[in-house]
Amino acid sequence: MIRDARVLRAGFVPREVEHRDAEVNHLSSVLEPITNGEPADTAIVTGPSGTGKTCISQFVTERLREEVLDVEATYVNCWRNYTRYRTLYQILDDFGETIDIHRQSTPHDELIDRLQQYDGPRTVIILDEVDQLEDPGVIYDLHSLPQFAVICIANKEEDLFSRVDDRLVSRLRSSEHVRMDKYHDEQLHDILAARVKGGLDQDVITTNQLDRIADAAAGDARLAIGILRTAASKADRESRERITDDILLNAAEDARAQIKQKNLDSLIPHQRVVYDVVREHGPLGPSEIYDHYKRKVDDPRTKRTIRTYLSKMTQYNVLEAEGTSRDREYSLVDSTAPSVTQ
Ligand SMILES: Nc1ncnc2c1ncn2[C@@H]1O[C@H](COP(=O)(O)OP(=O)(O)OP(=O)(O)O)[C@@H](O)[C@H]1O
Repeated sequence: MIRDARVLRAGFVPREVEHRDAEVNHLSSVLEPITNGEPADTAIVTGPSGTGKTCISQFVTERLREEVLDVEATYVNCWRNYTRYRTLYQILDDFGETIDIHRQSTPHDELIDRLQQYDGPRTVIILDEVDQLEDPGVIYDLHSLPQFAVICIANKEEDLFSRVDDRLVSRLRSSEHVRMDKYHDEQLHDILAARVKGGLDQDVITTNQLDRIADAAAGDARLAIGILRTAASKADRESRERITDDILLNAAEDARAQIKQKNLDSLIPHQRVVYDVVREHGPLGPSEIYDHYKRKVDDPRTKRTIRTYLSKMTQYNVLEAEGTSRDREYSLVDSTAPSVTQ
């Protein structure tokens, strides 16, 4: 059943990407100057979850590294490394420049100095989930260092811009912006078909079944691949020769639950408090959520930050938002979302 399990993993970067030629070309052209040893513009890549932001950014930087000897790439997930310090540390660590840095006592300026003095190859720095940074000033730090090209990945431009100061907003507004929309069903079908070809035995799934997975995934390639993975591994465990419709029926729900659990596990402590407030008292509007949240923590973040957390958690299907932007209420997601139809 499964020939190459890597191909079905969420973080897999394929040798060819489907239906993103314009975005690949756009991003490549933004980074192009770095191949001639010149500074490149910062690129901002935005779009809903599962639209290929990370995959396309990694694909483009990999291709660049194949073409040019003196270019490297480094990747930081800013959700996991959500402080300015952690992000800078992570980059330096990838460069092998952290041996004598003491996380507790080395000042932040020292990390910037190190990056400034870094004389390795020109490097593309991918800052994924950049809207999760507590202090987005790190974008400014990197923006001003010409030996690095920066790709900032976020779900929504507004969430990123609402939290940075005017100086950075004006810089970022003049940056190149690559937008990714949700995939159409036919596009998801092609993404799935490529994974099937690379990872599964022949004839284990029909074209019609792939169409139904694409339909249930509603434009989200992460979910589509997750459903395929869940179904294939169940069929494999049960030693079936094919993925049956019965297996597919539960696969969407299982894949969604797995992704949701992973997103829940990724919440940083303050987001977790916000989530718990909604779990205990929801549905609630942002102001009520903020009041509850403030009572629960010693060092509350600003109301604006909490709004971006709510937006993020909604994008990642941990919370559900209903109502207009003026009158919005948040609750936990309803787990009875669409499944793969028979
Ligand atoms: N155009 C594409 N061609 C092939 N595979 C793709 C394409 N777009 C996305 N994928 C695959 O779909 C999955 C999700 O993509 P990716 O992680 O890049 O989405 P994202 O927009 O960064 O999502 P999130 O905001 O949730 O991090 C990955 O396994 C990726 O390899």
